[in-house]
Amino acid sequence: MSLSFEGRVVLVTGAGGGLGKEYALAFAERGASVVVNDLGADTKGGGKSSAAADKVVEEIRAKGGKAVANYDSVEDGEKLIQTALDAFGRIDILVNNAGILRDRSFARTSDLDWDLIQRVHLRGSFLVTRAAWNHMKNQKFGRIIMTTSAAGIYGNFGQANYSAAKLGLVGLANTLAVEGRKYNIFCNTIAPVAGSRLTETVMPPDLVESLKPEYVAPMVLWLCHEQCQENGGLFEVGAGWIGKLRWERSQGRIVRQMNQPMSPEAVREQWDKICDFTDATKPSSVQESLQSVVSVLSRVEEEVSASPTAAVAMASSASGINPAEAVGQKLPPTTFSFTHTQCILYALGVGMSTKDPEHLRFLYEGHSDFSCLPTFGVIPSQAAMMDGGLGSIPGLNIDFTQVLHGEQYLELYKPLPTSGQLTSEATIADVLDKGSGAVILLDVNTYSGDELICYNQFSVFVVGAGGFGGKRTSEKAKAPLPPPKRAPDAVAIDSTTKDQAALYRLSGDWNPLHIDPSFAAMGGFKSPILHGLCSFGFAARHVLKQYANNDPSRFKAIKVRFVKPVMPGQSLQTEMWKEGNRIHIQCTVKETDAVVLSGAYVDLHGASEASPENLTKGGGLQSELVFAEIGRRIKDLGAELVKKVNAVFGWEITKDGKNVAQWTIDLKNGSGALHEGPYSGKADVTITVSDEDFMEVAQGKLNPQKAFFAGKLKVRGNIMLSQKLEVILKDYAKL
Ligand SMILES: CCCCCCC[C@@H](O)CC(=O)SCCNC(=O)CCNC(=O)[C@H](O)C(C)(C)COP(=O)(O)OP(=O)(O)OC[C@H]1O[C@@H](n2cnc3c(N)ncnc32)[C@H](O)[C@@H]1OP(=O)(O)O
Repeated sequence: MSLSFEGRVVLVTGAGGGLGKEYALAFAERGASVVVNDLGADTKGGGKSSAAADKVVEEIRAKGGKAVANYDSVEDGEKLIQTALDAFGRIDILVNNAGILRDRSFARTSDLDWDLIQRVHLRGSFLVTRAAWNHMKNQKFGRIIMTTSAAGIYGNFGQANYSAAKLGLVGLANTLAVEGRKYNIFCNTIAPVAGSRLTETVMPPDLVESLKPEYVAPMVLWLCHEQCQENGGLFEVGAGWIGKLRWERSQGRIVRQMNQPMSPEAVREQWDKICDFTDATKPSSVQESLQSVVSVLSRVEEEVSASPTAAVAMASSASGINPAEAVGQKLPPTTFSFTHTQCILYALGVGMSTKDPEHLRFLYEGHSDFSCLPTFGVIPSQAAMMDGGLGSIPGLNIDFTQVLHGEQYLELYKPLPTSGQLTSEATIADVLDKGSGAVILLDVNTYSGDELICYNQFSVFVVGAGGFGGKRTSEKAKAPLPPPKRAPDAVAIDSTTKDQAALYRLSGDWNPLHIDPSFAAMGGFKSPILHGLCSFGFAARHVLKQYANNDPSRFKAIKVRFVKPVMPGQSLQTEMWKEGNRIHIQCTVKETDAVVLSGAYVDLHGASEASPENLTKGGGLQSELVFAEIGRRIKDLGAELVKKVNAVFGWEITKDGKNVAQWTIDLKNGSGALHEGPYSGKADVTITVSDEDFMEVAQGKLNPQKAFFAGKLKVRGNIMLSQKLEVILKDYAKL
């Protein structure tokens, strides 16, 4: 379908020749009624004649088109619009095209040169457009073209007056686009490159010849058609080519230093980064432009009193203060009050769901075993940084967009309460220079009253803040540990959701890096990334489920290194290796195969340390663990393994370092028993399995304990235990 302008009334200013004439003819040819405005002045604005406009009108009419002439100056905007209303009853499209030149080198530009150009181009376009505006608004349709120039966009020798006016038109158009949008008034700007009366002064004749106006007009017609939804665009157009322009902004740099006036030296320090267009953003509105700046500002402001991300600060070489001076500094203590709401919100944040009935104990405060996930222990502790005073550390300078969570260690001394008030005391344990970044180690002890509940070590990686000449390692750092060199013993997979970070942040880490696209872009990310502590929570609960039956009292400690960011919506795969009470873990993003958590491990409390209450509870918790473990070990040993098991299991139960009871498993009867008093002797049990069932167990298809209780593992008589298996089982019995 060709684009028709039937029924549309168009006003083209400066339509007596060149581009304006071309537009007028093209619109008329496609059915528009055209007001051909031309003052009949020369290129410098001198003289006045009706001849030019009349000739174009005649040409249009000769072809059967509708046109009237107008000879007023664009400074009489109302008169131009009135001509359209008188002749055709409305105004739909306005092409601000009229213009003159008064080229002078800047030093020689007179007041008149300046004023005349501003009046015709900028003020003229303003006046004509204003006169048309309410008509367009009332009819809920309008298309406006502003004509700028490469001279305005890029600057051009001898055209200071013209450049200023032309770029002024871009600004005018941008705001009209914003104000007009809801009335279906669209305003776009073109920078035509065409051979015309104006360009022939600055271009060689053969080039002028090849830049025909008919190569520009189709673009103007398209922008003015009702089908075109472009609004606020800026285009260069000429010689049959059209390109769109937009703003680009470097990621920029925060150069402000804490508790100090911003200094020109700090600007100098960051100059290369400020001007670096790698991963530049393209803001297209004031809102987009301000969004990231406001985020940054609020981060800086909040940091001074208490920043959400808090944390961290990088060594400021500009300040001249050695970051090592901050080591040992204590932050002001913080208090964290919470109820079951925070525990549940956190559990949801790390992906727990009622889809898994075993998660209910962490999601429902009315559950008989309602508990707090052990990794919730990071939450009261992070408040130490968020509400605390890292901002008060002298000589530290922050670029929040570069702050990443590097590593985390958490150790619980007690199962976490599900409500209460905890106090945290944080100390800057060390500041390390890793070359590509600075690492800040924060030790945080969290207390309930006088009782130490947990210890956290936050390791914060400030990208780009290294190279200050500090030490690289610290004996205070809790080291990550590599997993054993064998296939993992167990694997769990879980999907995070697109809103995982949006949910997790409600637990108190409000860092915009996890929600605000422009902030994330400033940090060098394509989109907001997941909180490190969220993936950490996922991995920890995988271990808790796999090896501790979701019993939070079995959790002792966790260490994790964050090696690559995770994007909300990606799936996390946790590989687990059991080495005694230590479960080594590694997490990869399933979609990309990238390792995201490395050197990680969870330490569990052994069965002997479990409380008698837990051991008796359910009559089979420990036996389930044992059976599951036997199954796994058998599987490891291979298919040719002896098929006979004569096992003895016994656990010491200690309290205050003393044996108080023993726990035995009777495999024969499939029951467990708690015996009061010190551990002594051993319980002999015998179990025999059928070949088929054994293979099922060996292949991991059958859970031995469930099979046993279901009567699938039959007792046949006494069978000798293979030596290798005995060692394993004894080893296990020591746990
Ligand atoms: C709640 C309060 C907490 C406050 C702060 C956190 C606020 C949160 O909102 C922020 C977040 O959650 S961010 C999300 C989670 N974190 C991440 O995604 C970071 C992922 N890691 C990386 O990108 C890189 O490892 C990266 C960029 C960290 C390092 O990569 P590279 O620069 O390429 O480093 P590389 O060349 O591999 O190694 C150089 C030296 O640095 C050590 N190192 C590497 N990764 C580390 C890490 N993650 N943590 C600590 N040290 C790390 C290396 O070992 C090496 O040192 P050395 O040679 O001495 O061994």
